[in-house]
Amino acid sequence: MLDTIVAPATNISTQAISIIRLSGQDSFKILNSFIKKDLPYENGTRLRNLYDSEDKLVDQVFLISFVNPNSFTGEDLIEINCHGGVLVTKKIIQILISGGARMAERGEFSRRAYLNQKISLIQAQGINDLIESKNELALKISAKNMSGRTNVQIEEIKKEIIDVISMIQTAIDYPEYEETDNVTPENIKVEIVQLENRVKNLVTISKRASISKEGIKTAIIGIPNVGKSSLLNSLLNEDKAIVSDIKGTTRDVVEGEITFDNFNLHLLDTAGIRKTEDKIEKLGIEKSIKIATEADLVLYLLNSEENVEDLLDVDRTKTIFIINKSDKFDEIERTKIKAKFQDLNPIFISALNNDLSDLILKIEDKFNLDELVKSDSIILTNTDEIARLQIVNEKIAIALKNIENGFSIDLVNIDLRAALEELNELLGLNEIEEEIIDNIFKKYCLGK
Ligand SMILES: Nc1nc2c(ncn2[C@@H]2O[C@H](COP(=O)(O)OP(=O)(O)OP(=O)(O)O)[C@@H](O)[C@H]2O)c(=O)[nH]1
Ligand SMILES: [Mg+2]
Repeated sequence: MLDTIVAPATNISTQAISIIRLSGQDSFKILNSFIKKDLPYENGTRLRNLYDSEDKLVDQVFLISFVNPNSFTGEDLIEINCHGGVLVTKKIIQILISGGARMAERGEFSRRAYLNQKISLIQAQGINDLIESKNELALKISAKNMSGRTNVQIEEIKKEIIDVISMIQTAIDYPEYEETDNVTPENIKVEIVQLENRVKNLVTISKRASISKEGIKTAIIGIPNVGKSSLLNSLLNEDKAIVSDIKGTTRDVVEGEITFDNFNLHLLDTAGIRKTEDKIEKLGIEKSIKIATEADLVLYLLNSEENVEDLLDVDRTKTIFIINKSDKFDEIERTKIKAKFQDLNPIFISALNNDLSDLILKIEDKFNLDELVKSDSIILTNTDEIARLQIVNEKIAIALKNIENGFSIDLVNIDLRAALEELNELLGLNEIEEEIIDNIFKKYCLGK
């Protein structure tokens, strides 16, 4: 049997009320040893005085009891609402530990809920994400995942795979049955195409959304003195990086985080890139180039005097070229600069004057996730989950290719089974055989 665990369900701080949760088979027994009148073994609410082991009154507490399996963890669980001082809360936790409970590990309540099949893995992840959501889209997705809706749709995909597998399996095992007459490679292909589209869409949409959770890794690069640190400061609205007119001011990366409605930028201000003999500056420059390569978005600041041929070779699809210090140019100069860099379609800003509106618009446009926010599609944001779903997608694609190439249907089934196994991993299940067998008999009524 698992230990009885205890933990604060709220931050321990000075507030009106703190909630402590106690979960496990001894919850009632442990709590009852610190109150005068036993808490009845039933779902309900009670007010009680709580005493320490020396019979000194600690606090008047409001208790909410849940008898297994009707609780979040699926175990006997008691929520203790006490007065919200730091000392009182800690004291009550200590008392419960002295009575036989132990401090819960991180996430242990959710883990137990999962072990007792109260929530799925995706829901558990959703709970975590919800707590850590940084922007609206992330909040919406995690709320959906927590509610279990995502699971329902994954279950549907799973059901479709099982249907196709059963269809093929029945045709192989019972060729004499009439029901299997319509199991032609053509029919199977139609089913698999539908399946593949569904999974592929989910992978694509999830990948796009996952950046909303992780934050878009954004490198600010350019030659020294072009105003990279000034741009970082202006975006963050604080003097985070040192700005000076000395070239090579920034030697190491300075980071910052900025939140838009539906996504976050994780900004990395880098050392200016130029030829130098200074060892430390050289190291900084190497790092700048590496960061630009790994970034999801590059803000490449240009000096109007620069030669286009001297620019760093960056992936243009993820780069926004920017002419800073636009406060220095009149209209004629602007037109000239535009012509000079026309292939790069640069945006004009002035970090000094906090004039960044065109850049902000461009970024919002690039990462417009509005349709995702409005869409009803389910979305996975956990990288492991997306990776698994991608494997499901690949297996289905192989099955499709095999059937198109005229391979026998039992070969096709091997990859579909592999896809199913992966999907079960995603759902935290693993009893394929039985499910397929169940489905065959349910659907086809073989042998009655
Ligand atoms: N006029 C004008 N000056 C600016 C602007 N942005 C930055 N500067 C000035 O340009 C100089 C260099 O700015 P930084 O932000 O330190 O440049 P950097 O690219 O980070 O330079 P390194 O760290 O050396 O690579 C400073 O004197 C800034 O005040 C701007 O929009 N307009
Ligand atoms: Mg700098």
